[in-house]
Amino acid sequence: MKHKVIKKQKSSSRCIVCGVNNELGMKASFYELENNELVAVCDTKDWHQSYPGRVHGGMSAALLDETIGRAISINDETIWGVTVSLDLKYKKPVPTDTTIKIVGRITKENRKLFEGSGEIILPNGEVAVTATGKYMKMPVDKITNENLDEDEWFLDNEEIPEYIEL
Ligand SMILES: CCCCC/C=C\C/C=C\C/C=C\C/C=C\CCCC(=O)SCCNC(=O)CCNC(=O)[C@H](O)C(C)(C)COP(=O)(O)OP(=O)(O)OC[C@H]1O[C@@H](n2cnc3c(N)ncnc32)[C@H](O)[C@@H]1OP(=O)(O)O
Repeated sequence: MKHKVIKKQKSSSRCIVCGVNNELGMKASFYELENNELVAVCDTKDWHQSYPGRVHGGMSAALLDETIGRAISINDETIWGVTVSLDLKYKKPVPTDTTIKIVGRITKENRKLFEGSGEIILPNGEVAVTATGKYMKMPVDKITNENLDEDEWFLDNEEIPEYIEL
């Protein structure tokens, strides 16, 4: 099904998942959809492997963690979270050298915590990994000493797709 993209989220400089200057990272781009879900798109690389040809389960976990964690900011960019728990089910191998999509959504939220779910979708539409996560809301200046400035957190110049097929 085709989903309209409402907005692209900002990227970071050095994050292992979204850091545009992290040469070994996943370089994932995050798009907010009209249905309040967040989709990450990334190309898995040979150096993301565990067994040859297969993406490391920890990389899949990182992708799902960040996609669910970022979904909270769809409605409020000022909310940041740290992961308190993450539960994963690895159903099919995620191949290297492949474009994958990661979908995340918020399922529960209160003043202190939020919870969400997500999945990694392979090019043929199959769900490879599912996750649920719980996060504690925290002001960004309590998470890191870095400043939220243009060097660390910015919108890149990549073209934004009008629709994403899921
Ligand atoms: C400035 C530049 C930045 C630019 C950005 C750059 C890169 C970022 C890229 C993208 C960012 C965007 C979004 C990403 C979102 C997520 C992605 C990844 C996030 C991570 O990769 S992040 C790393 C892993 N993660 C941690 O590093 C957490 C380590 N951990 C701790 O830091 C503490 O553990 C903490 C603070 C969580 C709690 O510590 P604490 O001392 O405050 O906790 P305390 O025990 O006092 O609990 C207080 C109240 O929370 C309740 N509570 C606690 N835990 C609970 C649980 N599990 N379930 C249910 N309730 C729970 C208690 O029951 C109590 O409730 P009550 O007050 O009602 O009694």
